[in-house]
Amino acid sequence: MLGEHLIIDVRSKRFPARGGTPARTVLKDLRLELTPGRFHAIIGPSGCGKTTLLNLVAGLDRDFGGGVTLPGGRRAVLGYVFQNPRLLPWRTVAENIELVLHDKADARERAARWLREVGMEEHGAAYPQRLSVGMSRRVALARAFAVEPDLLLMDEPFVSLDEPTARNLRDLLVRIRRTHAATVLPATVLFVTHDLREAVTLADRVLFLSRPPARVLLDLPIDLTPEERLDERRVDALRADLRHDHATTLEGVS
Ligand SMILES: Nc1ncnc2c1ncn2[C@@H]1O[C@H](COP(=O)(O)OP(=O)(O)OP(=O)(O)O)[C@@H](O)[C@H]1O
Repeated sequence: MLGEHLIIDVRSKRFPARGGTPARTVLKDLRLELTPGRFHAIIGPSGCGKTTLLNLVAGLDRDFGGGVTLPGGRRAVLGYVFQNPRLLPWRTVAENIELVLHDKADARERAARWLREVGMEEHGAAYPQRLSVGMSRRVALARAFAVEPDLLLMDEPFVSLDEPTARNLRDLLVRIRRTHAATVLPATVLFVTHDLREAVTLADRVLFLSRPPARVLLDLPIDLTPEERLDERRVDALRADLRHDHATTLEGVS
């Protein structure tokens, strides 16, 4: 883990007019300092600019006013889990992971280890089209962890799954964090969701964004143990408390 904070300072992110769509400012005066090694959830209404923000942090979009300071600067290793698992269909599951690893000497062993961690050890030789949607998301998680990122960006990785599958994956993520707290998961995580239950289950800090132009409305610590995060009733009780205490801020959030 690299010790410095990740600082996001977006003075303004504006998309120019295109076709019949007028220009619009999506993010404005959005400043965030992420705590090293902690799990941050970004939550906000649909279309408020969450994916746009991740793209700025990832360096995929540099056309904005302001700056992003990554922990460790250019040396920072980034992991990215997208809504779509983006597995190469002509490569096996194991090869999809090995491909992103720079140290080829231990790539095979590391891919196998992470497939085991996500319960996919028997599917390394399979091709992605043979996998269910939930299995593909497990592979995408294994691939992101296998690179041992300093900063892990996750953009609604469990969206549009049925609730039992989404729950299994959330629990898997909580368990991986617990098991690897001292090794791969001191990574700083920035996880986008529109689901408060998901945010409460996973995050140490939940940041609520406003409607566009988005800024941070609320920054709440979530102080739960891994065991409490795996307890659905405990999570639902905290979620209900937050909805009650911050009803106006949470309008438009599921
Ligand atoms: N390349 C682009 N050009 C113009 N407008 C864009 C572009 N990308 C995103 N937008 C607009 O910016 C706004 C924010 O989009 P973004 O995808 O970041 O929101 P979001 O919060 O991630 O949405 P959702 O919750 O639906 O996934 C939307 O109104 C979207 O239409």
